[in-house]
Amino acid sequence: MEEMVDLPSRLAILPFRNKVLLPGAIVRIRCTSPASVKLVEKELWQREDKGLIGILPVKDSASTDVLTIGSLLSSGVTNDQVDSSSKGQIDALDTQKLDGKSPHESIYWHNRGVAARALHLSRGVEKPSGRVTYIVVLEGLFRFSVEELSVKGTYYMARVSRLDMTESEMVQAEQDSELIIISRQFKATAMELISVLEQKQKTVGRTKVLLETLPVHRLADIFVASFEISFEEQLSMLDLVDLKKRLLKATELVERHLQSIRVAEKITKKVEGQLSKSQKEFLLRQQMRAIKEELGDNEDDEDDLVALERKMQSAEMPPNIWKHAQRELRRLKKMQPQQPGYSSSRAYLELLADLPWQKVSEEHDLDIETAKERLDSNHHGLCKIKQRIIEYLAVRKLKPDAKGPILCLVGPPGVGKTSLASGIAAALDRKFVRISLGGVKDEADIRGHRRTYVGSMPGRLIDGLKRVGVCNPVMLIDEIDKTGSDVRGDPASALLEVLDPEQNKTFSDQYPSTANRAQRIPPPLLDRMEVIELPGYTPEEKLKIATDHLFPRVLEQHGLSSDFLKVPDDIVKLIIQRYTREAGIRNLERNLAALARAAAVKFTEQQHTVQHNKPVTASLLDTRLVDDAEVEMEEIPVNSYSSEISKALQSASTLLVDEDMLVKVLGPPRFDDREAIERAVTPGVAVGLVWTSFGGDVQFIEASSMVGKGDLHLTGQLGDVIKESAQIALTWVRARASELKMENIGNVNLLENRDVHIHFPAGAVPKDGPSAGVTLVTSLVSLFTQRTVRSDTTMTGELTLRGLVLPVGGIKDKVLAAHRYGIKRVILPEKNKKDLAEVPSTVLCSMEILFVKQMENVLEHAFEGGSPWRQCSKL
Ligand SMILES: Nc1ncnc2c1ncn2[C@@H]1O[C@H](COP(=O)(O)OP(=O)(O)OP(=O)(O)O)[C@@H](O)[C@H]1O
Repeated sequence: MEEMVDLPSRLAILPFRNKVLLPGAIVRIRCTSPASVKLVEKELWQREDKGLIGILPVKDSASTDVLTIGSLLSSGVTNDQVDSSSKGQIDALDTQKLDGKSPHESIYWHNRGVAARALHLSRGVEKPSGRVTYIVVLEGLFRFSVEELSVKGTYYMARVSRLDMTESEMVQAEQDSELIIISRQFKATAMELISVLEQKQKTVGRTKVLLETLPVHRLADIFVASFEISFEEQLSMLDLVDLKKRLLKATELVERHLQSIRVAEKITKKVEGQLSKSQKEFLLRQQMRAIKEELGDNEDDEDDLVALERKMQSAEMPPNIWKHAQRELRRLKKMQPQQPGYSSSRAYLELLADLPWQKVSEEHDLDIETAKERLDSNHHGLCKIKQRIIEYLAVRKLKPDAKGPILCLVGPPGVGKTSLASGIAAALDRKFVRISLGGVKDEADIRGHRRTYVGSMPGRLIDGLKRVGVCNPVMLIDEIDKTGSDVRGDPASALLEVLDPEQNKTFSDQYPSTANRAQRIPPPLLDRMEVIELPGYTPEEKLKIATDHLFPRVLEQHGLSSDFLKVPDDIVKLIIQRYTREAGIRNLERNLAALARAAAVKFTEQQHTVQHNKPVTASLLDTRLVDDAEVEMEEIPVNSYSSEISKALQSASTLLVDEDMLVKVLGPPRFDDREAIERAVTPGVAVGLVWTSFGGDVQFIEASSMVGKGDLHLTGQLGDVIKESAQIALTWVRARASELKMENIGNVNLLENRDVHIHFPAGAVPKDGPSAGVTLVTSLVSLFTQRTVRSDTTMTGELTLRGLVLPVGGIKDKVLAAHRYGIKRVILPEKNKKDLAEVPSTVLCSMEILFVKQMENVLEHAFEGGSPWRQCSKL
């Protein structure tokens, strides 16, 4: 305590550069310069009474209020809190002479200092130079002013006088009421600072104790010394001898420090709030990584990559792919998981590792006979395609490395294209994968996206290969005619590349594809494929397929057996005639499934009755049947019930489906043969045969006319070709009418003043193609002559302006469609005669086929009693 220590009149002076030691503060210094080492040695180390030394600030910038005693002599203190830049200056000072003239006019000594005592001293000898150094812990005691500065050997001595009051003077001064208020205010501010600091650091506890125990006159200095303030402020604190002023200044400084802490806190919070999500994520990940490192648990990512590498190795990629994959993996290893390209790069490598580069479906020795049997057992008819498959198998047997063909199965829905393709796979003992291209408009769906694209995915073909897990599957590219093209590229051209046998030979080798309409497939693509048409089935074929294939399958799916549910052939025929009018057999299968479901319900109810011996008041089946005229398409989960149902069936009698049950389950018949008769009763209606995406179909063409300017209006889903046909038909009718001098029939002027409206009902089905030409003319002639067309007659054929009837396609499908509608007479272009060879004789026998060359011949056959033209011209 300073009051115990008297201030000698002379003190050895240790200069502090740009730093102040305030009373009560403790500082640790390292002395290395000869002057300071000498001072410490003489004044502190060698003295037993542990004397005092004076700490005097020196300043290296001009400031009038602090420079009082002229120039210096030498200094030599390095302070561990003095920055290194000032060290060079101190060394320079060492070389100066104490002659009153300083070459460094900017160095000034302060005239007030603080007497200090050494709390701890340690001496060291530097090797190998042997230089002696001291580390001294000094405590500031009280202020003094310098009266005179002189040199003692290599260091300075000063004559000094005490400035601070003694302890007893202080106790007296503290009675002053103004001082009491000031010191209270200071303590309050200091306390506030402590509590703020307390939230940040736990070590403020000691300061708190000081605040409570130390006399107030010492607190001011100690507090100010404990936080960073400018040198100027330190000097002003040193200069304030008056206790009140000092306390006020200290209060101001503490207050300012408090404010600066608060502002800093506010800014930190604001900045934290502004950290973007990704920055936060980054920080959190860094922290997580650090934590994992601490736990020795940071090998997850690496483990993952090691696993990936192992997987890649076992994928047995071809050398060029392997090289590429290795390069990619090296790149991945250098990336951070949160880096943008990381996940896409990783997904790409995963895909490469997942692809079946070498895995194949094991092929057994090909036995043509067995393959034939397998094909026959799954599919009825379809001889052409089955024959083609057998041919392929035979070639393959002779030349195993023969290139696989690309077969394109074209036909209406439900004729068995997809199931046949899977049949090919079964016959070949290969795995089967189906890729549907319906609605694909983006080239990337075929080729795959660029890897750098966010959310990039492999193309559908590659994805299919990954799914199937072997590199030689039978791959079905379904609905190849349903791809479109837009700004995202042309999937067809990408497919072309894949399907070109020259380019794809290193790839999978079997590609059946399916389409409903070959016309919709771009010609270059079609050119690469071998098209096999699957026309619709005749009712006889349908019956056979239903009894041999569909019904047994349906029974099995519903847990039933043929002993319990029987559908006689007549009933199947009725289903075909009255409930389906399709080229394929999908609806037939659905209807059979509906019967099976109804039977299943009936039998479970019977069993219920038997078990509980309770009469079932309202049969579930009956309620269902009465309300439900429409066939329900939902699947009943059969597996869980199948055994129960089978047991029930054992005690039940066979359910024979009859017409009544048919109506109950499937509702009233949806189609009947009278449709054509009923619809063709008005003049202007003709029945034509057209081709739609559902195969051949019967179309009712309705024409009507009204006062106008001779314009043609067309409605129905019509393509450009059919629109042209309509225009040709109208032109031909008008031309012929004027030739026959029949411009005016009644009040109707055929050439002018009448607009004609032709409508193709069954609106939602898109129609195109020229085959409606002759039908359009027939409907127009019927309209203008007001004669009805024979309702038992239908026709097809393209028309020229001269009235020639040209052949059209899809004759088999069209004749079958007429047959489905129960139409007995069909007018066909003569040149289509040869196409009838494809139509089963059973169908042909039940129909009258009339061949024509000229439009007039059509009219002769289409109207009862011959062409109305003839009658008109006779008039
Ligand atoms: N000749 C046939 N013999 C046995 N079953 C057949 C025959 N033709 C079709 N089927 C059956 O008819 C159902 C429908 O066939 P599939 O799904 O193969 O038709 P698709 O021609 O591919 O139709 P889409 O063009 O709508 O894809 C299948 O259950 C199939 O087994």
